[in-house]
Amino acid sequence: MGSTSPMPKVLKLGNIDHAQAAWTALGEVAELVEPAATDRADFIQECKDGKLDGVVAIYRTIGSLAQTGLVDEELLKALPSSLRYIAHCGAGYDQIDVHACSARNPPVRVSNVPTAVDDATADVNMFLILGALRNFNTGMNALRKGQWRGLPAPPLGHDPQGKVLGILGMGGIGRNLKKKAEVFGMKVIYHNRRKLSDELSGGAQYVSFDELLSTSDVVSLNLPLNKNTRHIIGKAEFAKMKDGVVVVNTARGAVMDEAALVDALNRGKVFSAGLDVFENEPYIHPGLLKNQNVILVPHMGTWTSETMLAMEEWAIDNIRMALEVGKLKSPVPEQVDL
Ligand SMILES: O=CC(=O)O
Repeated sequence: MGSTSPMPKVLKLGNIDHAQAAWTALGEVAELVEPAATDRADFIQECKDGKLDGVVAIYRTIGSLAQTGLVDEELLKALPSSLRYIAHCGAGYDQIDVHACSARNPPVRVSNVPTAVDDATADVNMFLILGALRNFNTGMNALRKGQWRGLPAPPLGHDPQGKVLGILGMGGIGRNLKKKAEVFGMKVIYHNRRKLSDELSGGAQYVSFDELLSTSDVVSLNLPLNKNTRHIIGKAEFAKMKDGVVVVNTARGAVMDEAALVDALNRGKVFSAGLDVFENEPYIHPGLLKNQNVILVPHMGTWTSETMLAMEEWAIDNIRMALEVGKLKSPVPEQVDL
């Protein structure tokens, strides 16, 4: 009689809120398990006690940070030696130390969710650009206080038509934003680690980092957070920008020095800002809360049922492909050659 090999174990960290059908279907090829722990200390203990032994792949959400903390060296040391893949359900994977994952023997391969997030995030990005250019926050807040446009009324805003939009980070979201901004009449320039082909950039002009800072009417941050990009925009960079520049961020709060932004806003160097992300979420710098020229969105870039479903399905697809063909569908760029 032939023996049947046990199904690989897949650990779920965080919730599946939309793609239950895909998750259930994954259960036909894998044993789906969840930790009992609800905080990092207990989770590490659970791993050390061998309760998660045999786990080959992890599905994780951004919210699972509360359950396990960062996927750093300490956590990787505790995670079962059987672990080969982590499928992150998000575009930004700054919660995962990819370098430490690559250094494990054998390596832990990591995937994120590109593409599926692009439209929804670029939509919020465009909303923030328009909202910040028009300084809608002031009037909208005044209206809720029964003061119509406010006392005094806010200064007149600015039209996007003819303004230079500088996109810092021309990945999927940056490229999607470029198309949307052009519909509003903006002229798009960009800076990126590498200049893109004309086909990918859609003809947007590639400029140096400093040129982007000094010539943009609106600076949009669309780059991932990592050790090279933390506080890439700070005091010195604001000094290089045009007076009255508009700054928007849908990437990660820590790519910008928030205190320096508050200072630049208070001095009027920055006319207005549109932020979907913050340095220490959910904490918001009081200087941002106080400043009426800032439009604040509590990290809702992908907060739509269609996009959340697509993201969860994409992350689950990564696990399915890893189990079935031994390769992730969308490995993170740092590991494409691993
Ligand atoms: O912030 C959201 C994401 O990284 O997907």
